[in-house]
Amino acid sequence: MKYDVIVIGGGSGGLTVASGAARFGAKTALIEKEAQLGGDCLHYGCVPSKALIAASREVHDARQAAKRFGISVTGKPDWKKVTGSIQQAVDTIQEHDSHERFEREGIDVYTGEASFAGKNRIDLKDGPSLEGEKIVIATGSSPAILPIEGIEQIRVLTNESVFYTNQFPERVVMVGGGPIGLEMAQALSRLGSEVTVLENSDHLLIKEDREIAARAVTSLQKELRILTGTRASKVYREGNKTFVETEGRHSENIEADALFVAAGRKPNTKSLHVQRAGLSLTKGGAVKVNDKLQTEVAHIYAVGDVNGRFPFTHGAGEEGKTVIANALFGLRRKISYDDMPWCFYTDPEIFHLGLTEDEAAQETGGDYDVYRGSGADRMIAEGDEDSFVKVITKRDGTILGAHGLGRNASDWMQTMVLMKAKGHPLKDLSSITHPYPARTEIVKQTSDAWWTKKLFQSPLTGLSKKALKAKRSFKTKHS
Ligand SMILES: Cc1cc2nc3c(=O)[nH]c(=O)nc-3n(C[C@H](O)[C@H](O)[C@H](O)COP(=O)(O)OP(=O)(O)OC[C@H]3O[C@@H](n4cnc5c(N)ncnc54)[C@H](O)[C@@H]3O)c2cc1C
Ligand SMILES: NC(=O)c1ccc[n+]([C@@H]2O[C@H](COP(=O)([O-])OP(=O)(O)OC[C@H]3O[C@@H](n4cnc5c(N)ncnc54)[C@H](O)[C@@H]3O)[C@@H](O)[C@H]2O)c1
Repeated sequence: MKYDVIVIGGGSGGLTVASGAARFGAKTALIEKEAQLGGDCLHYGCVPSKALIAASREVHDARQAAKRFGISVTGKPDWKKVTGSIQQAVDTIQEHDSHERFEREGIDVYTGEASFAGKNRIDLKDGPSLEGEKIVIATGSSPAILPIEGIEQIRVLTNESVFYTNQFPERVVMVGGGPIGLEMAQALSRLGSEVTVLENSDHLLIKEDREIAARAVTSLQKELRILTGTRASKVYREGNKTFVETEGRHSENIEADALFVAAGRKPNTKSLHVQRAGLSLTKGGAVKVNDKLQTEVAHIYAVGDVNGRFPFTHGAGEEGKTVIANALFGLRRKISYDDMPWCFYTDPEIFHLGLTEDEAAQETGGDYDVYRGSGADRMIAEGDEDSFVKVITKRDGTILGAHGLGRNASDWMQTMVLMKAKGHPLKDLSSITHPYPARTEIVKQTSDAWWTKKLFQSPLTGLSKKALKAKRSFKTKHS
């Protein structure tokens, strides 16, 4: 069969490309090795993790509320019910990502593992061979499993198994303090697991603004035991007990019944045989692409986790749109991640957009301003007092970066994406009415800080102060 476009991988990136290409009239094939479409995000990533986080937050809130209001809450949550709520969320969204939906859009959907047989030819394992004028690789990534001595002696969990396991892990050593590690460690801990997080680096959240990271870590440490500068070196058994030995800053023997590996990702390129199409991979195994998301072979593109650039679902989606423009219409559109936020769904949530203060300092040579917001009335009323906003601007108020911390920060910080992407200076937000006491008030407060700073620096303010002082002393003398 001959196609205008062949898409390999039916996850966030691949589905965007396939759907867009078919809607623009391209004869499109979509190949997915699993029985169901949706990829990591739907089955092993965003959706099940957010459902688990939601369940754990409800349990946590119930306990906190009980403590505050003098009610007693006892017992452990029923893990079967928790995984049931995860499955329900996945199943509901699966309907939207069904084979039928994409077939209705005119796409030929194939189930099977794809590999390159040449620059324009894709073979399906135990299936047909397809020819494509344009080929898009969207095969995602998988958890990197570490060579820890004795690892076979312990139950190993990853994002691929945790949401579907029948047995609740009572004592977990989490290897990796990245977004997966922290989101999952907090959720499991809130559901009653005893969790220790091991992080190889000396600091957590190293890509975040330092001030935000420090505040987030302080909050998370209230609930979690986190050992930085520490790795798992060995797993061993003593009688019927299993221990994880650690090395680095903390040498400990931690009794555990599961080792959760969240130590980074490896792009899914092993079975693709990309060399048969003349492509090479980066050291980390990602498919090399340029800013137009083209590989070394101009008609082959790569989007999503497999190119190792911006490993988020919305990143894969935006890359997919860029590829549709370039592959179908011959445009030379370059992808830019400057206005793409990311969020980590710990409690408090972390929102990240654009430059951190350190990056801004380097980029501007120190010629920047910082505005902060905290203590909005609604957050105080709801006991969410960790909430914090930090905006970094050029001297004229152009937004370079915006960072937020707090419950639901992924929602109430979104205005900043519009402001930055459309080039509005921070002060513009101040002239828009925010309903009191919506949580977005904290963002408005931050923009009000721009005016406060300008007013205090203004020569008019100085003159006004002097004039009022003179008036007051004149009145005192003559009264
Ligand atoms: C626990 C966890 C939580 C996450 N939470 C978030 C979040 O909250 N927000 C966010 O933005 N991102 C989140 N992510 C990241 C997000 O899931 C990924 O960035 C996103 O899924 C990448 O999309 P993709 O299309 O590149 O790959 P995928 O969605 O993984 O799709 C790739 C598809 O290709 C298929 N495939 C692989 N090889 C072949 C082959 N040879 N032939 C045929 N098919 C093949 C796979 O089966 C898979 O279905 C999370 C990830 C994890 C692991
Ligand atoms: N909310 C979200 O958007 C969200 C949530 C989860 C995951 N994700 C995506 O998934 C990707 C992968 O997440 P991740 O957390 O697996 O990877 P990551 O690479 O971001 O973090 C892995 C962490 O493990 C540490 N580590 C590596 N080897 C170690 C070892 N031997 N011992 C102890 N620590 C070790 C690393 O220093 C790092 O901090 C992220 O980049 C992100 O894009 C997104």
